[in-house]
Amino acid sequence: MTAHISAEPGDIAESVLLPGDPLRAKWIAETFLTDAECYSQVRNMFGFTGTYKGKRVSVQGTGMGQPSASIYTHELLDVYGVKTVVRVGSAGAIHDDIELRDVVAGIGASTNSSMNRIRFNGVVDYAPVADFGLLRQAVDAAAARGIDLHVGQLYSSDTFYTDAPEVEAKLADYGILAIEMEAAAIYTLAAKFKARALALCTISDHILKGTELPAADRQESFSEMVEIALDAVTALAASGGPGPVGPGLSAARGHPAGAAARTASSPAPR
Ligand SMILES: O=P(O)(O)O[C@H]1O[C@H](CO)[C@@H](O)[C@H]1O
Ligand SMILES: O=c1cc[nH]c(=O)[nH]1
Repeated sequence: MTAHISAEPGDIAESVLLPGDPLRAKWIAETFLTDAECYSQVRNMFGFTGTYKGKRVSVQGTGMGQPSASIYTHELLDVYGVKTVVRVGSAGAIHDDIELRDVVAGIGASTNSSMNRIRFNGVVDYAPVADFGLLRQAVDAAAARGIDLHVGQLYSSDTFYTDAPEVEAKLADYGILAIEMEAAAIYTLAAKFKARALALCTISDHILKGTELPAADRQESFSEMVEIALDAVTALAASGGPGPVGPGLSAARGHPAGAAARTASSPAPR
């Protein structure tokens, strides 16, 4: 039991879906998981564990914004032994080729949050990125279902209502696909705890086109995204994961000898 999750050790699966909305967590558990049981209702931030295609999976609400999402992600990774997290969120599109209800996978997440500036003593602009192996499973899962998954950068903003639309316009010019509020923190914490993370978002608002879905749809209609997430985590588990290091990660992280050689004889390129 932690300050914010009332589960006992073992109640939570190694793979966890993370919607911001706790009622989306309930809908996912009731709609997609078999024998789902609620393990926590602290602050009404529901968490459930059940099975999907025979594999244990949990789903935990995170609330809105990086401080709230960081609390749940930290406790899951640090205390409950969670190895894989997939955010299943909503987002606002800032790209002309993306439509309402499309699904975006965040290969990375830029942010205006101060959380990583605080974490790295104000001297590093850390680049939070998705786990490559998990992203690859999501891309394959979407293709197998005939879903057009957009892969690109998200922007994790500390504001939902911005006073600086020109910043969002510039981010669009620099290739950001959509705006949400949690992915950067989740990616950073997964790196810290040697876990895998991916953020999938369904487009609920189109910021350029001025269109939006009703609130009820954000809570209970994002089936394609949830199915991609569940297929990805179960495929990863079946392929030998979840593990701390994804395929394609650097020699320095995957092979200690490589890291030592680089340190001893040739400084890392800057
Ligand atoms: O629908 P969720 O997952 O909460 O995600 C998005 O919706 C909330 C804002 O309405 C923020 O949390 C944002 O990231
Ligand atoms: O525009 C949007 C839609 C969902 N979530 C956000 O953070 N922004």
